[in-house]
Amino acid sequence: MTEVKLAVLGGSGAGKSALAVRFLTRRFIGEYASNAECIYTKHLCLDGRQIHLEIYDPCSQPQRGKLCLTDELHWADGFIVVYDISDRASFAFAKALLYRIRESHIGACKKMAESSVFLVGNKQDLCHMREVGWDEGQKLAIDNRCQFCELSAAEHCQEVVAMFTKVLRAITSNFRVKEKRRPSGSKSMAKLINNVFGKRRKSV
Ligand SMILES: Nc1nc2c(ncn2[C@@H]2O[C@H](COP(=O)(O)OP(=O)(O)OP(=O)(O)O)[C@@H](O)[C@H]2O)c(=O)[nH]1
Repeated sequence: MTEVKLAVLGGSGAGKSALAVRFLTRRFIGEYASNAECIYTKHLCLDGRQIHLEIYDPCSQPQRGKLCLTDELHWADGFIVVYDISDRASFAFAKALLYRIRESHIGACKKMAESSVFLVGNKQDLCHMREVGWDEGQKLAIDNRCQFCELSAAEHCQEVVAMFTKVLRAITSNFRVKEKRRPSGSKSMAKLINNVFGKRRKSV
């Protein structure tokens, strides 16, 4: 069983919970409690490999008053950074998040770290209220060497599943590279740090 930890980050109301729940249940639920962070867990099979997935969905970052991501950056194997295409402030927040993630990966194998970060422009169904162009999202992704797509958690079930699947594939293929490099039995610092943090868990 491979353990994968994925953090879904983004500004308040960007659609983090909607995306996670859409992937896990294939359903879109209109409203979610936004005052609590949680970790969803799910077992799934990807390319014949059994995966125990944990998805971290934080409460709204701005309410914390600062961009303090130290725990998340250590905990996660990969990141989905979400913004709302109809909200420019959420795009600026996504930009700051990507910068923090990139900063934290300095020293790690660059190519491996980059492939497990996905920038997502959510709420594509609201394109009549668009404040952030597709090309701006694409450019931000290129600048940060991460994957990019626009979609709608509300309307695009297949696209959401495909996006999560791509991130999971990138993460598991990074694991395979790391397994080859690292002597067996050694534990990563991230795993050790993870044992210290107790986050609320939900099974879906
Ligand atoms: N039109 C539209 N609304 C969406 C979409 N995704 C999410 N929403 C709505 O946007 C609002 C915020 O969605 P959440 O999933 O709670 O966003 P969040 O990023 O988890 O929000 P916080 O927990 O407050 O940080 C809710 O009213 C959702 O129904 C989408 O693709 N299209």
